[in-house]
Amino acid sequence: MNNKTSFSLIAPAKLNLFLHINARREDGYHELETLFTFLNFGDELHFELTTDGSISVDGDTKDIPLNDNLIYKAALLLQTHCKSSLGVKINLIKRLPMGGGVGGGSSDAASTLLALNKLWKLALNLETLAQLGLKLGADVPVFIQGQSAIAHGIGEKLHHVTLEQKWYCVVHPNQHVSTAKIFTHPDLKRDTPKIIGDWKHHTLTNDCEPLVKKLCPEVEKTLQWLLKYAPSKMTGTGSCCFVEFASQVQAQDVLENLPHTWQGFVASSANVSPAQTELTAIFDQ
Ligand SMILES: C[C@@](CO)(OP(=O)(O)O)[C@H](O)COP(=O)(O)OP(=O)(O)OC[C@H]1O[C@@H](n2ccc(N)nc2=O)[C@H](O)[C@@H]1O
Ligand SMILES: Nc1ncnc2c1ncn2[C@@H]1O[C@H](COP(=O)(O)OP(=O)(O)O)[C@@H](O)[C@H]1O
Repeated sequence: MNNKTSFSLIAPAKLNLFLHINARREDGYHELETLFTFLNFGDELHFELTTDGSISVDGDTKDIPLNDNLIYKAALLLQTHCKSSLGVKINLIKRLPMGGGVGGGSSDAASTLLALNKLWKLALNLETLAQLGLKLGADVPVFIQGQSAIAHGIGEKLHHVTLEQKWYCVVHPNQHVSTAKIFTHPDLKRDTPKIIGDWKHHTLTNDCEPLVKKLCPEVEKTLQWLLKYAPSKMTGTGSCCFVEFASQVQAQDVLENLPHTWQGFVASSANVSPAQTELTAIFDQ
């Protein structure tokens, strides 16, 4: 049994390689089909056990009130669910743009649940953690399950897939896009038919892209600029856009030529979430 009382864990980014919206449900949530892959790049969280039950979050969290911070919400949810008397000091190094469609907040929440399950020796299985995570956001379960997947339902029904490893240059056009704003907009395309048969034989798009391009000309500019290098796509509800390559050198070349007004990063994809890989290395080896 590993008795670690402090350790660091990545909260990786995700990309939606396609995102189809099939319908709007009565409760306002949308039925969708989306392909998730993980990236070897993300936020970094440091956890330190406290025995007095206190939960604190420090570091790059100044813009987010504590009670709204998904890291704090995840820790509190787990502590309450398990009636644990233990606490934790969490420090965040933020690398993922907020409201960028790379899932930073959801990934922070998922890595917190995964880490505290170990730190507090709760021994909950991934299914239970994913169910808890869903209370925090539709994207949290995929980060808990930690395998590239096609998601159905509101994003919580996962069908694991194995993808070829690729390199991505991800560009943030310095715009914050609110997921809620896109999903409540009357012009959002919500009627893409469900995929029948093998998804690889279908035209795969991001249904949020036309609306976000209209609302946010900088996103349109970014997608156009990236087209010089490869077919460009937006992830999630934006605002980050990406291009895919077989090699790191090609992705790095795009990053080096990026206009100074935008930020970006290069990362390879991973079929298993780097959070799961790190957690196994810390606790099971
Ligand atoms: C659509 C995706 C694709 O990955 O967008 P990004 O947020 O990553 O850009 C996600 O599933 C988002 O997941 P997440 O960001 O966890 O969503 P939530 O916090 O649960 O919901 C944010 C807002 O989006 C709406 N929402 C979310 C998911 C969904 N299937 N249908 C929705 O209508 C909700 O009504 C809510 O107002
Ligand atoms: N730890 C966190 N990191 C990022 N965003 C957070 C966090 N906690 C709460 N949020 C809120 O969640 C919103 C969406 O965040 P994020 O997951 O980064 O975007 P997206 O879902 O577009 O990838 C942010 O605008 C912020 O208000």
